[in-house]
Amino acid sequence: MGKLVVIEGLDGAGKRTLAKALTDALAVQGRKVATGAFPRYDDDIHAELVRDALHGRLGDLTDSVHGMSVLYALDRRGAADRIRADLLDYDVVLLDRYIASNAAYGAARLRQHADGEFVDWLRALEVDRFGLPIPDLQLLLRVPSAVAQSRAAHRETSEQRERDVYESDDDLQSRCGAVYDELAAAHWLSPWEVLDGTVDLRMDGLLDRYFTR
Ligand SMILES: Nc1ncnc2c1ncn2[C@@H]1O[C@H](COP(=O)(O)OP(=O)(O)O)[C@@H](O)[C@H]1O
Ligand SMILES: Cc1cn([C@H]2C[C@H](O)[C@@H](COP(=O)(O)OP(=O)(O)O)O2)c(=O)[nH]c1=O
Repeated sequence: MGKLVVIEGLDGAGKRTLAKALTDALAVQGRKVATGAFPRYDDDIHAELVRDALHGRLGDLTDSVHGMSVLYALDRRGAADRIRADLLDYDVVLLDRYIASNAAYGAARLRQHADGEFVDWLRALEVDRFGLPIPDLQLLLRVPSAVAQSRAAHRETSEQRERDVYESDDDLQSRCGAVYDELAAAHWLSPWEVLDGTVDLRMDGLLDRYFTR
């Protein structure tokens, strides 16, 4: 049975970059790795609607924190069988964002904390009701929100990738960073490891701790 490892963090924290580095390092060790990312914008109708909402094309739907969270959760629900099958076939299933993204962004939007009502509601929805697999390990790629924002802004120019309504809300990003810290400290759902995203990350220590031969 493979391990389900998820990468969490703010927009622009460097999750995609870390996922690639970790995948390469695991492959060098000879491990079979399946990768994925949420939202699955091009593969799932709920994720497609999320993108429309985040770019202001679905009217006041974006205003509803619970409505948006349900769309993100339905995208994951549609992927659950695939994740379970991949866990049988691969050593590691590595996902860029998972359930905790919904917890962190939703709680931050509602100005709640990790021990608040929203996070409990979300857990009941995604874990108890939708039956999504629980991660074996959640990696929080931690960077100050100002760093994440400047990386996201730089990417907006260099990759011509327009920031969405969450990405361009600096206050939301900074509250979200605080909720992520709380989720990690509480080992919400399962164990968390906090990685400092402002330094060059060394993969070998991480691999030794969690992926020993
Ligand atoms: N450790 C790092 N130091 C400096 N820049 C980085 C680092 N990691 C990623 N970046 C850059 O920051 C931007 C956002 O990284 P990305 O991996 O796409 O973030 P995310 O997936 O978390 O949104 C990209 O332009 C990337 O090249
Ligand atoms: C997966 C997920 C993302 N989000 C938020 C985080 C981001 O601000 C936004 C978009 O996800 P993101 O990973 O940033 O996609 P992309 O970089 O391709 O635009 O959605 C949630 O609120 N809940 C979730 O379950």
